[in-house]
Amino acid sequence: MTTPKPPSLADLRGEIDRIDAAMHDLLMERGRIIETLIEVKKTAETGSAFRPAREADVVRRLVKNHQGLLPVELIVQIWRQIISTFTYVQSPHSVHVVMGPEQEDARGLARFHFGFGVPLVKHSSAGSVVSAIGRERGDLGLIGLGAAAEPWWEKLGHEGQPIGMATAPAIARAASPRPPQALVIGHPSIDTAGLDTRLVAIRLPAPPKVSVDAVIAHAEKDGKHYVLAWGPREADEAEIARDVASGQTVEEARTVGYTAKPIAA
Ligand SMILES: C=C(O[C@@H]1C=C(C(=O)O)C=C[C@H]1O)C(=O)O
Repeated sequence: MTTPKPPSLADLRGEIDRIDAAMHDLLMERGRIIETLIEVKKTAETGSAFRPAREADVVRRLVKNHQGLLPVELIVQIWRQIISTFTYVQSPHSVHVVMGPEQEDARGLARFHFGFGVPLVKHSSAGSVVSAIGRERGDLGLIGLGAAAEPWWEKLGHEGQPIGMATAPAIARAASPRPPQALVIGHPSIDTAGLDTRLVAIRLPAPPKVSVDAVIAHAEKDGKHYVLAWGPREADEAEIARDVASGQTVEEARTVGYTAKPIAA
């Protein structure tokens, strides 16, 4: 009996070529579906093709099925690139980002989340990004979370103003969910049905308990304390604020958007 000969390098490269061609064919086929979807979806009515709940579902399913030596972050990165570019071709738009010496990671995060097919517009403050999205209803904004110089999220959710609709990165690899690094904001006419998490702007007379998982951004201004918090969509604002306030009176708690819970791999 002869032992089977191991495949040659040329054989293996032939297999890789076959797979690459099949992947390319499938991407082109996805593109043809999008061409038909443009007509069905009537994007022109809202001015944006961005559907954050659908995007989160697509990525969550891929992460769930992923196996093998390829890091799952790469799968997320590839699909974020594909999805963002297919969103862009349906309805061209820009992503407004705060970029300065203190936000050196902002460009990398924006490219990880939106890919390279979407133009970035640089801003020097979060307030300026919020104003830009209020004017340009098809555009999206990306603003860093955590300790903030100003409570920019207080501007969200008012008549005609943007709301939160996603967080970035889409995947947080950690044992417990880490706070997301940035919030994606968009025009309130964009469909946010199906997003499972509520974003709440909270105003307090004294410092909040910032260590709780519900706090994703916080700032102090003129002696008042401001928090951007998140919790289950089915919970009301007061319930989400209660965790953060740790016993003090909540002066205001207002819903300023929704998001999908980041995927924890
Ligand atoms: C294709 C769609 O449009 C956009 C692109 C998506 C994609 O490429 O999978 C998903 C959601 C939308 O942001 C859609 O609405 O299904």
